Amino acid sequence: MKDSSIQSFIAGLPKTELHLHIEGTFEPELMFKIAKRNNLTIPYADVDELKRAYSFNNLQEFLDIYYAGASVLIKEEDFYDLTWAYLTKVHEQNVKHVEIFFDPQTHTDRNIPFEYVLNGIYRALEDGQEKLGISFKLIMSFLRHLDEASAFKTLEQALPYKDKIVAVGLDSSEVGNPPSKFKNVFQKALEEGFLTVAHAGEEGPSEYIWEALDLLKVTRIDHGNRCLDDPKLLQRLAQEEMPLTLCPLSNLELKVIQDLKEYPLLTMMEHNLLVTIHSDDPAYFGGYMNENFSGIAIALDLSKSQIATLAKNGFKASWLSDKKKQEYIQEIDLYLLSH
Ligand SMILES: Nc1ncnc2[nH]cnc12
Ligand SMILES: [Zn+2]
Repeated sequence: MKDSSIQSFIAGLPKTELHLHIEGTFEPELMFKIAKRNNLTIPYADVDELKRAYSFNNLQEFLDIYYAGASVLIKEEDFYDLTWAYLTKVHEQNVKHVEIFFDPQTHTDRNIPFEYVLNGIYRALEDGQEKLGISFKLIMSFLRHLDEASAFKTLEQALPYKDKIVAVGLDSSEVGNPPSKFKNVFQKALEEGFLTVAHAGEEGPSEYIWEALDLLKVTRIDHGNRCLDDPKLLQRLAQEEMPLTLCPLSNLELKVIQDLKEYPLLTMMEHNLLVTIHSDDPAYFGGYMNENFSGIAIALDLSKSQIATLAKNGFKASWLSDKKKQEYIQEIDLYLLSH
């Protein structure tokens, strides 16, 4: 199939984003604008110079720049503007539903009130639902390079907002910070009624995926690439229909893989894994949902039916109601028949 026809097929396909760090959507132009209005300087002369710094050899090199970029977010309106910019962008890409991460400790550790972060993001999500028709769920991530005591403090801050935050997640530097380090705070979050997800097997070993399943009781694994090292784990993930929220351009930019052509997506699909496609940190990795879908579809020469399956998997793996899931799955089936 011609690249242009794959791209236009993907553009019109209803999609859902389940692995997206809102601080990872911070485009350089907006970063300079917000830094200026907060009288803060960015240690780069201009947008182009900043973009040139976006070349990474591993996750940590990215995280260092990602946290530095987030440090210009100060006021509630900054978090609103960041989120609204993301929603308008993905509205153009036919994204119907988003379940996104935010990293409160990145901001509260800079003495930004938790409420500024939450209210700014949430107000934009509500506006996105009302004005753009994009439904949403919000996930609060614990930073795994910090200790569990800090995660407990963050969970405490979230308790009054259970109506706004549906789940907790685990992100940041993976190797050396196994899920087991956070089993108590996840246990408490589960008791408080939160769902749980976790980054596991991005750079960390497949043991981290086992721990996320058994100790954090996750309903999804974020990334999960290293599951392929462990046949027993593959079997379990398939049996349990445990979603893996894959991010091809992220894995490419962070050198988890060297070329999209070697992305093990087809192997995962052959093992009947419930794999989904997402953008992780699109401002840093060069693409949103459509670019992730078309990048992997072109590299692996996927058929329209395989692309449609990936989009349907996203809705299946979401926390939408069964009725809404079915509606989107039928919409995709009809779209496939007519394109
Ligand atoms: N890909 C990623 N892995 C871990 N932590 C992150 N925070 C933002 N993006 C991340
Ligand atoms: Zn991520």
